[in-house]
Amino acid sequence: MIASRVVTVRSTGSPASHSNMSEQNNRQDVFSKPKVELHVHLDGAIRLQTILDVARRRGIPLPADTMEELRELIVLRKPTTLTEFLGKFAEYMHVIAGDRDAIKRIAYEFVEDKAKEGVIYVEVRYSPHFLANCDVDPIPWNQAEGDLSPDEVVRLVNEGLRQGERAFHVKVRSILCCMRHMPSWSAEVVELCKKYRHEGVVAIDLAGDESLNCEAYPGHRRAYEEAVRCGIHRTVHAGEVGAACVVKEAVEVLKAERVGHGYRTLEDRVLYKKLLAQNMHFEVCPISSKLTGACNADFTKHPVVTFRKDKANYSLNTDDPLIFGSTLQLDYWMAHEHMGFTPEEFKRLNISSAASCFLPESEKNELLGKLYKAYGMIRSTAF
Ligand SMILES: O=c1[nH]cnc2c1ncn2[C@@H]1O[C@H](CO)[C@@H](O)[C@H]1O
Repeated sequence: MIASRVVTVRSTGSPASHSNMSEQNNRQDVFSKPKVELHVHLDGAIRLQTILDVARRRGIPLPADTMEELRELIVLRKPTTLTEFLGKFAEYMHVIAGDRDAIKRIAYEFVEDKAKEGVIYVEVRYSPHFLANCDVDPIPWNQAEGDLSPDEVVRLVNEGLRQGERAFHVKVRSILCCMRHMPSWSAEVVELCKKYRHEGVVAIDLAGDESLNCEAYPGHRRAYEEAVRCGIHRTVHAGEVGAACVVKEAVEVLKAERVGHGYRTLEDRVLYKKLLAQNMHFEVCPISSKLTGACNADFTKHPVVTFRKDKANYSLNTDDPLIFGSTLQLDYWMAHEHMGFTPEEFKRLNISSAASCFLPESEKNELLGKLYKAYGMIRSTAF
């Protein structure tokens, strides 16, 4: 059941990070209807308590003993840079990576958290290599070599998500990430997408620091070519902090069907017009874009305001709620409070999100039908 009453929005992270205290007390769930989320990182959506529990169980020392101390360490309070933001993962990934129970647990808990946010369909992404401790070079997060491969990571996440789906009645699919700085992993990422396409993996992504290099390495390009060849769906982080040329490459070379963030597309009017005409989907993450320094901290100047004006195809997403101390309701609240988003626009963008999701057509239609019904809208059908 989706709660239909107005409830106060509680952020999991720093209470003062996004606005002043009076705003905080007035935050409400501005759109308590079923939602679709297309851009959220599993490893950026872990519960603080889970990191503490797993660290204790595994005897891994952390510089924090309590939730408050850990929050202090992990949650961003002020806008920073994408590079610095990405450094936050190093505070806790060594706790979860390489541990079978922890990986299943974060996947399961993720679904529960989404259910509480009123999400009925979510596509969650992660790098299988970042959670492994064998058959991965280099072994990430200074872990000792173990026996958990990227392939088994995908199976464990699939299991946790499936159990979560059954327990919390949320439909969940996953996207496997290539990492910008690790082109040597990408061939295996696309192979894993192919191998697990019937077990919930729907697409490939390219994440990481696009400010380091503008052009995708050949390893990524080959992986995306293989994805196209095999009918694996494609999204790419582009134009978040990288220039419009990164978006152009994502769409024209990597054949991305959706763009992760894509804010800087607006700097190339020709490209923007072309993408509008193609109905390209932009996976917008408002709070993220402020705290990574991708966008002006003044939300009234946010690119999504232009996207809305132009009736572009976009979604609203959390990206990494652990690190941003946020929830999906908080992103909606920001859009409502600081950018004037109305319930009608929220309905419209969720319908665009569902129409741009990576489910097969019949399941996509079923999802759209659920939204139309929940929003009290009549679905127009082609004659
Ligand atoms: O906003 C983002 N931009 C680019 N990369 C990101 C962002 N959020 C997370 N990741 C990267 O994606 C990896 C797999 O989930 C994360 O470990 C992080 O390095």
